[in-house]
Amino acid sequence: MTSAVIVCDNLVKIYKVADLEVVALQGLDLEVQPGEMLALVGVSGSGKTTLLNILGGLDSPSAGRCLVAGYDLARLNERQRLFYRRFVVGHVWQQSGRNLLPELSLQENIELPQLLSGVGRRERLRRARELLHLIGLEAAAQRLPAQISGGEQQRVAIAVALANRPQVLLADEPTGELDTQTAGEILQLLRRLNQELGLTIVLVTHDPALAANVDRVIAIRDGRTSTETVRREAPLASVPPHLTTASAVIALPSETHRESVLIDRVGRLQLPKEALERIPFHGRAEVVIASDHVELWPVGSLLNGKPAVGSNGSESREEQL
Ligand SMILES: Nc1ncnc2c1ncn2[C@@H]1O[C@H](COP(=O)(O)OP(=O)(O)OP(=O)(O)O)[C@@H](O)[C@H]1O
Repeated sequence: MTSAVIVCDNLVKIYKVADLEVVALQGLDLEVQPGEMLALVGVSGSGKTTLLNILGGLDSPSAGRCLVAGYDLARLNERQRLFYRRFVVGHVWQQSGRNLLPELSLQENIELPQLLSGVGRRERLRRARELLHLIGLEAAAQRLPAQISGGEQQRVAIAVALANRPQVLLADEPTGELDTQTAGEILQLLRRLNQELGLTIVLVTHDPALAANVDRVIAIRDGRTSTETVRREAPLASVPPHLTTASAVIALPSETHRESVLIDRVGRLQLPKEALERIPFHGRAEVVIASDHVELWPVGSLLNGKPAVGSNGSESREEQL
């Protein structure tokens, strides 16, 4: 039994548009541990929002498995899905207009998810005040969303998402429309919620500052998880040049972050884009399996299992002897 709060196993999502099929996720694997703060990065169209929508119960997988806090998202009936969306996950969107109702005060916005869940007035008020305090906006409780700044609106959106005490917070580009300083404040708030409440947070971002401050960054390429970057426990004084980070999406410094390529259960991996650009594989590779590592070489570059030409272009030792 895994202790992970999120498990995606060979997850597939196919959208059907008229006669066309768009494969948005093609066999994606992912595990997230309770209390982790994780960022999903990837170029436009790689499938990040699709994954977040499935995790949020807004969309269903076409195939594969997706478990969140023990809920099998491919098998929920309508009632269970509603419960899941109300109590198990919270969602924050990039556009504050999607998070908050403009005609309700900040306090009423935070009360609304509880009202829809049948929570009594006293408890709703108590929880709203608690959350307003947590986000530092107690004094603005009676204002309308239009009367506060974009950063403050995002803070309220986080409070709304947390109103029913979800186990997992999902955030799609939460700092996308904010300036650098305000984005930093949202990042600090998310970090605090993660550390103080033990909240599991999964966010989609293009913001390198945000990605640099989470526990783990997963790059999605063509609907599959391709690379994973984790923060090093202790910064290294110097990192060998051949270990420089290969992330094509958000280049986090190798002094503070360590990147790895993900290998799925059947051994498939996606090489980083840099490797494909630098080395002419042309779709195939020769594999050398050593006792403690595996090497991939372009077809034709090995002679008797050894490189025919050294990495600096010189002939190999065996050739020269
Ligand atoms: N409702 C939909 N109907 C049809 N195709 C869709 C739908 N939603 C997404 N797609 C397609 O699925 C693929 C993945 O889209 P998705 O929005 O998940 O990517 P993304 O990585 O979040 O992109 P972005 O960074 O631009 O938001 C794209 O090819 C997209 O066009």
